[in-house]
Amino acid sequence: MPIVQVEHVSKRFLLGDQLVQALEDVTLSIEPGVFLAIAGPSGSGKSTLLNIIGCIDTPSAGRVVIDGHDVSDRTPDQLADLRARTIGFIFQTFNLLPVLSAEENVEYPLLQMPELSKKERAERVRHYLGMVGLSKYADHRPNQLSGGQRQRVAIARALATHSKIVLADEPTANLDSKTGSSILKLMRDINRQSGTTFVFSTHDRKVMNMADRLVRIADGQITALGMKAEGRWVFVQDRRPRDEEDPEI
Ligand SMILES: Nc1ncnc2c1ncn2[C@@H]1O[C@H](COP(=O)(O)OP(=O)(O)OP(=O)(O)O)[C@@H](O)[C@H]1O
Repeated sequence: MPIVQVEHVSKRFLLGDQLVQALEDVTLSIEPGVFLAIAGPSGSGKSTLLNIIGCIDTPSAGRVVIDGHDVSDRTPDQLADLRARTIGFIFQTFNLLPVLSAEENVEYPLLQMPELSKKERAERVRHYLGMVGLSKYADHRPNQLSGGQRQRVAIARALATHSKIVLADEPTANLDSKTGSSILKLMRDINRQSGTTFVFSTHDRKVMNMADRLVRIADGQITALGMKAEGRWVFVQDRRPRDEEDPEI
């Protein structure tokens, strides 16, 4: 069963008296355990799609099923609960709380889980900070960490709740290309080891090439779905213009 099903989803925003069609009839199934990139130019609808999958925003039309739950008819409280237990978020601006240390940032979402004891929380924090290679930096606050280290804290925070899906909106956009590649590699290693589903947006070709599934989006519509087989991309539903540069990705 897919972990995410997006069925005929459209999203319209009213901007002043102008209607903006951010997504138009998007249908997509995401299988558990994939490492999937959503790629497209600025304004194509990547963030809107991630926000809808992450139940941060709701579609104007269509249906979204997350981990078997149809989220269309959920109350805001029910959505918040589903989000907290199923989905981890990573943002391009890291979104760490500046007054908290690295370990306190990772612990923060766990405070919403009353079933966890203080000891269990501490064990999880230690485990995930270790996984991202930051055990020695547990006491550092975000302004005492580099951009790459901050993003590692954000990855640990997204995983600590035992999320089934991690959604990352342009996770490498504020990092230099070497640090960005190492963050992507870390995410991919965790994906391989733990089977956590990763869905991330990017417009960087190097980053999209690290994925094993690719959703191409333009003007709010899916133009191609790619799957990597033996190191090469195989595309279905390919409606990209023939003259698009570098058509193999
Ligand atoms: N809250 C909003 N109100 C009005 N219009 C919006 C809103 N959010 C997004 N849009 C519009 O919807 C379209 C898609 O935006 P979206 O942020 O999803 O694109 P994107 O592919 O993530 O772009 P970028 O790569 O620049 O972040 C754009 O035209 C944008 O201006």
